Amino acid sequence: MAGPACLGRQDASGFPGGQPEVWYVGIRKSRVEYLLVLVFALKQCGHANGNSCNSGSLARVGPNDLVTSDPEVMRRMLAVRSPYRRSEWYIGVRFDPVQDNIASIRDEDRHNELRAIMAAGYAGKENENLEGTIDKNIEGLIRLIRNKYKSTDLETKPLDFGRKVQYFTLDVISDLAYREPFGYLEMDRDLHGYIEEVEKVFASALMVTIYPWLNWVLRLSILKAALPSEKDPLGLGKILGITKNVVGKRFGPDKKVQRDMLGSFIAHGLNQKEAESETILQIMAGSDTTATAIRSTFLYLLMHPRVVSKLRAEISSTPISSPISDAEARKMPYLQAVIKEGLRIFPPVVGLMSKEVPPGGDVINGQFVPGGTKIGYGAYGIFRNKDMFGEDADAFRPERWLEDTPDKIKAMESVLELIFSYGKYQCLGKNIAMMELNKVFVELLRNFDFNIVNPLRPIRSICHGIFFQSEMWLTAFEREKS
Ligand code: HEM
Repeated sequence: MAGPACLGRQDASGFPGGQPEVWYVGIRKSRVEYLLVLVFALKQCGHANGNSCNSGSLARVGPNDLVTSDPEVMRRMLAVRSPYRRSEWYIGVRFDPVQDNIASIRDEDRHNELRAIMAAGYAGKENENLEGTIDKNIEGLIRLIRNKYKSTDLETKPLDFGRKVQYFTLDVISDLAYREPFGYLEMDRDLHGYIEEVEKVFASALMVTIYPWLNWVLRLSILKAALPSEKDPLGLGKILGITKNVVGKRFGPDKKVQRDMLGSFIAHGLNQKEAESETILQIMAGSDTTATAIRSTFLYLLMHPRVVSKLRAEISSTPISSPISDAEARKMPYLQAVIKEGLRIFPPVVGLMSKEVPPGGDVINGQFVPGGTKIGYGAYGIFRNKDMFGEDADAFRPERWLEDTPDKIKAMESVLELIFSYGKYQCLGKNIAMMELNKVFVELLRNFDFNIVNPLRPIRSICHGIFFQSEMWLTAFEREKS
């Protein structure tokens, strides 16, 4: 393994570049405790069928848990016809302990059906003006920075870029989902206390991914009061309430029919309860992930003025619209290289997402792995692999995507694909996320010059499998449009 898998939390305050402090199963461990956990894990390995715990790309991290840094093993597990299944890890991905969603469901047939039902909505085929919706919210982000946080030579007005970007992704996804943007950018605050609460919810969800039996504890009626409820005035419960209300209007005798993602899901057969669950999932899956990709890539950009200069040169030498169109962005090679490098160096989703070896077992790199073993995703090992990405794989260098032979670049791209998973589990929101990324850096950089307020601690970044990032304080200075 070329790097640590995110088993629990990492406090990446030393980000980027620093070695993250590792948390195990959601409980913070001191370095001594962590060593004990490692010794225990290694001891367990020694007991396993007398075999070593390390078989090339496989590392054993728990009695029944492996992690892989091998893209081929990942593809084999995720392929459309693969006999591997989602493991119990996915029970922790339920937002309601008794209701599955597409990202948590372990019944393969139903999962396939749900993908077929929702594919058109996610692809934007039945969504009026998908690109225009993203443009409108990009304009909202630029307007917020310009009207409220523009610094000058006489006065600086720092903005927490970490939060503003999340307001942007939350507004985009709610606007696409049911044509009612939450309005975070306009109000410029965590309107429902949602962002703060989701961070806590994910910390607990991570515990359930490791100890699935906790799901049964959460089902106990005595604990129900502690779970988010649509009657809550704030937090995730408030978003549940808003979503239930919107979904409710789409069912019943006076139902409202609309050409948005929710409309598409319903037209293809989701019932009311499923539509509620999938819409909440869509908001959670589509906001933090894309916000992390934007924040991390932008931070790497700001720390690499050489790259910003080259990107700006490409922006000013290319005839582009305002905001830039998705089609125009796709034709800008350096921009595309920056986006790929940003995703590679800081993968936005690093949870184990373990899959289960089929009952007969499997042979991986010559090693027999018994049926029922869980194999997780070792994101850092995959994307920082020096054989694949070069000796400087730990560095942010977009040129690596432009300078190699076409075959080598193709091979790197096929590894990078795993950022959005692959095959039967591939992210359904990939094209939406990529459209946001294609636009946002160009629009930020053509409008403003940014500075990092505290270069010694540029961001607060907490990992619960996905990242929660804030306190990315920047100053923004107006620049002449290119
Ligand atoms: C850079 C941004 C994003 C990244 C890196 C990302 C990554 C992923 C990954 C790795 C998975 C697979 C999980 C698994 O194997 O179980 C996934 C699934 C999913 N993502 Fe994304 N995602 C992003 C943005 C989005 C957006 C914007 C949306 C919604 C509009 C979205 C909706 C989904 C859904 C619905 C699934 C479940 C697919 C299934 O189970 O079949 N994602 N995503």
